[in-house]
Amino acid sequence: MADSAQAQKLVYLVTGGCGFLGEHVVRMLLQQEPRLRELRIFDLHLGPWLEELKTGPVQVTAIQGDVTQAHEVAAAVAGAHVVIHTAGLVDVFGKASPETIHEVNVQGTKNVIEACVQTGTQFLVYTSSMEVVGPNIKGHPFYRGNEDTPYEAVHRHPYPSSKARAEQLVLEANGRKVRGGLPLVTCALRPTGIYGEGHQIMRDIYYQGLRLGGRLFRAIPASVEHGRVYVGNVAWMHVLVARELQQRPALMGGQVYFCYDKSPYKSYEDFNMEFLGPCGLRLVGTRPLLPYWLLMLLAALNALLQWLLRPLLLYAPLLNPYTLAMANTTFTVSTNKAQRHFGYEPLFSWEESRTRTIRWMQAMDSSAQ
Ligand SMILES: NC(=O)C1=CN([C@@H]2O[C@H](COP(=O)(O)OP(=O)(O)OC[C@H]3O[C@@H](n4cnc5c(N)ncnc54)[C@H](O)[C@@H]3O)[C@@H](O)[C@H]2O)C=CC1
Ligand SMILES: C[C@H](CCCC(C)(C)O)[C@H]1CC[C@H]2[C@@H]3[C@H](O)CC4=CC(=O)CC[C@]4(C)[C@H]3CC[C@]12C
Repeated sequence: MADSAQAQKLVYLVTGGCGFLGEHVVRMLLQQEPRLRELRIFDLHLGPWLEELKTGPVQVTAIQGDVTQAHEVAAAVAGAHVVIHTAGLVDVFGKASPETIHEVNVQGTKNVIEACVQTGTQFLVYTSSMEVVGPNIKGHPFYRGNEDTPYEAVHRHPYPSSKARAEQLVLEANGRKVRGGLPLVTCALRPTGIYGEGHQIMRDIYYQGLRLGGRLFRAIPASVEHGRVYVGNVAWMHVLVARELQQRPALMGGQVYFCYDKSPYKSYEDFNMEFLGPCGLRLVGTRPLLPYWLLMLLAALNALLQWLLRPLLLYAPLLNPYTLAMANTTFTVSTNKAQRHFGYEPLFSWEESRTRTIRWMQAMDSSAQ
């Protein structure tokens, strides 16, 4: 609990606060951070749900803005004690150009760092990604690794490259003097594949299954493990890290933490079936129905079609060479670093995470009918 001197004194800023993860971080802060006085939510697109938050005891300030615009970021950061930077362009489907991805993820992060330095904000939490580590372009497995596991991180795709560069900038900024002379304290959280209420890709896969008559066809061997973590636990980690960074700057400053919980180790498709199954979908096949070389060919064909059609329309299917490689390479984490450094324990059990996600999908299903 808050000590009385600090009760309701703090101003937090969440960039990307209207995104899938950002909304959960915002709601979690309002529930779990008693020292909050003002919560600023900065996003390119503000959600209508923000209105309902404005009636509570914490001042909620919605700021429509663009992280690529340094002056907009600086204005939002000025006077904040803590910045949680979740805004990012999450695109592995070729919807945005590599330049735009770089601009938002790298330049946007530079702008956030500079704004902290110029305005005197001392604590910065960055939402990084497992993708800054891997899977790498060689398809090496990362089997239940931790933050210190050696791994050859080599990226070519714009999204992981941009996240890796942005993470590096955030960590290098740790210790810089901010306005007023105090040191900036930064750290980065690396979620694996996030799931839960509001997950757009899960929604897309669900509707794809409905279009296929309630069936999905196994494409990836069940033995390939893909790390997943519940959005509520990722949000909780952000809240805890932001709080504890202020108490233990020497230990936590400049550190990276994988986001983890008790979600089971499974293949991407088998894991999704934990939610899609109770919504009436079936995964056909105990082994992949198509040989891998044929899937690769289809993925390459999709990439070619995307390129050919680009002047006319945006063709961005789920299957492309990059997403196939991601889904087909084992990448799972097993670590307790967050528990050791700042006492993190998942707030939601696997059963609760699963139930909440299923409930959300079923509500989505009935509202679609
Ligand atoms: N979804 C996942 O599985 C994972 C996501 N992440 C990271 O978590 C963060 C949040 O991701 P999601 O919530 O999944 O994505 P999202 O797309 O739902 O949320 C991103 C938010 O950032 C905002 N945004 C984008 N460009 C902006 C700009 N130029 N200025 C201001 N706001 C902007 C968007 O409007 C959106 O509300 C990202 O940094 C992403 O890299 C990390 C690991 C896994
Ligand atoms: C869309 C992919 C599944 C396609 C299945 C196929 C090939 C049979 O059609 C998803 C597989 C792995 C996902 C990524 C992974 O969970 C890690 C991520 C981390 C992030 O920071 C952002 C999201 C993502 C890249 C995630 C995106 C979807 C997959 C590629």
